[in-house]
Amino acid sequence: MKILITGAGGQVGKALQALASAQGIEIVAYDRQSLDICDRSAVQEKISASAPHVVINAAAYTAVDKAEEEVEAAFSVNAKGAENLAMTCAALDIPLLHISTDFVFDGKKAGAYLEDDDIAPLNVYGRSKAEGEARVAAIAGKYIILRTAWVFGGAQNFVNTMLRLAESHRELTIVDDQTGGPTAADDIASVLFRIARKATQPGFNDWGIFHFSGAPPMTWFGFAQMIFKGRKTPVLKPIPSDGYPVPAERPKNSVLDCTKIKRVFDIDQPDWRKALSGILAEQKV
Ligand SMILES: NC(=O)C1=CN([C@@H]2O[C@H](COP(=O)(O)OP(=O)(O)OC[C@H]3O[C@@H](n4cnc5c(N)ncnc54)[C@H](OP(=O)(O)O)[C@@H]3O)[C@@H](O)[C@H]2O)C=CC1
Ligand SMILES: Cc1cn([C@H]2C[C@H](O)[C@@H](COP(=O)(O)OP(=O)(O)O[C@H]3O[C@@H](C)C(=O)[C@@H](O)[C@H]3O)O2)c(=O)[nH]c1=O
Repeated sequence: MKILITGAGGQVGKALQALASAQGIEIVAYDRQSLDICDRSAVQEKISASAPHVVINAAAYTAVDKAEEEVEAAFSVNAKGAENLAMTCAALDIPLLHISTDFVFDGKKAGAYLEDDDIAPLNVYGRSKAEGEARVAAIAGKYIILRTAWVFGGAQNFVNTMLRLAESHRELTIVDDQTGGPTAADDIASVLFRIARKATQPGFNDWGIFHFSGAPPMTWFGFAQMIFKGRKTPVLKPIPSDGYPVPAERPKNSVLDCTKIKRVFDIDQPDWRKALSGILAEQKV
């Protein structure tokens, strides 16, 4: 099986490349410099030339706060870029695995979010991802939209931010009223390859949206406590969201119900704390 990957320079993109090499999967990986997904003719050219069995879109505009000002840039990548991939994949009859986010929800639901719950994004990033989902669903034909959350395991994420801030702060204040499922990029990569294998089997017809995130649900404060477990500093202080003013509002409830992906693909929710300890051990923290 040959898989074409976009956004290869990002957290999930890098994890996909590492896992492909470990599992002996043939990939053609493009980072932003080698394939800008906003360039429709480049997308057509690269996908046609390599004729992959599956395309995985790991490219995205992910700067949540910056997106409030850079609306056009966010929509250009997350909506138009996704549309470009969907159009080419549809024309060539190639399944498209597209990644989306918990931030398409407003977080006001009492329980975990199901795939067909109404979306109502609170910020520009969430709206641009929601638009990307809509275009993929309308155009791609054979598509999987994998909604995930709170990704860590690459260069830029909450874990690295916390470790960096701990170098210069004895105390950190962390929001304790937003709950979600932290998810390791390696676990997302593994799930995407499992889906790719099943989706290319004859007769597969379970296209659609799937939720996948780590367990157990946790607040950002709880996540920070796990990052610094066993350390005396920094001292962590729980605060409400309005105690940490940022340009983009985040959903209070980001918990994704992951029973559909278990039922259809037999994929379990991984314990994110396991991946976190592995990452911290590697960094000798
Ligand atoms: N990070 C998170 O917490 C979460 C992420 N997701 C989703 O998961 C997916 C992967 O995210 P993640 O790996 O964390 O994100 P990253 O920001 O780590 O990676 C995204 C990559 O896409 C690249 N990119 C940006 N614009 C383009 C473009 N026009 N053409 C091609 N590549 C481009 C970026 O390049 P450059 O760095 O040069 O801009 C970057 O390398 C995304 O769809 C994201 O929305 C979902 C839930 C949570
Ligand atoms: C750095 C910092 C953040 N926070 C809060 C702000 C925010 O509510 C929360 C997380 O902040 P971050 O900016 O690291 O993460 P954020 O950009 O909100 O992460 C999101 O990224 C996008 C791409 C997604 O799709 C989401 O699933 C989610 O992972 O922690 C604190 O309370 N104290 C701090 O010192």
